[in-house]
Amino acid sequence: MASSVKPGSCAAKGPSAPFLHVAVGVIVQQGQVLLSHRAGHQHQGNKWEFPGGKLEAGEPVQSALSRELAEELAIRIESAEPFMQVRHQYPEREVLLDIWLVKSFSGKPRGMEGQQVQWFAIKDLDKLVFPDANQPIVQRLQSLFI
Ligand SMILES: Nc1nc2c([nH]c(=O)n2[C@@H]2O[C@H](COP(=O)(O)OP(=O)(O)OP(=O)(O)O)[C@@H](O)[C@H]2O)c(=O)[nH]1
Ligand SMILES: [Mg+2]
Repeated sequence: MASSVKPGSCAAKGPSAPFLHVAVGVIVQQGQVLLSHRAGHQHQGNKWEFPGGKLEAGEPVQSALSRELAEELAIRIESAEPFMQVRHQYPEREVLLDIWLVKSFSGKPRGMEGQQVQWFAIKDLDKLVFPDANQPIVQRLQSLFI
């Protein structure tokens, strides 16, 4: 069967290798970035992540970004711009991280799903444990903001 996977769809590459398009928010303020801690039972659990989540079928990426940050952090994005995309193959799934720089937002971020949420200095990010896919994001942030 021909496999054509469009970003934004949740089409499966095969029964054991789902493809996920994920909207991710990099929220930077005064040399710091806001991270959430992934729960142990989640994929890539017990690691720090940039808040975000999977696109729903047919959902534009910016809508997904706004929805996920509202659901996870109770904030409302006022301005965001595309930052980078990272495609990464985990053994059990493939992800396309669609990463946006969130330049302004309203509300005070808090962990709406019980997760720990914390600001970290960008210069210290390489000391934290992230999902493997996040390495290029950390490198780019450190090259731009330190
Ligand atoms: N949010 C987020 N997901 C990431 C990052 N890096 C990374 O590999 N992922 C992967 O992207 C996938 C989807 O993210 P997610 O678990 O946040 O999705 P979601 O909010 O819709 O979660 P849900 O399934 O509990 O509703 C996961 O496989 C996760 O491991 C990251 O920095 N932030
Ligand atoms: Mg999420």
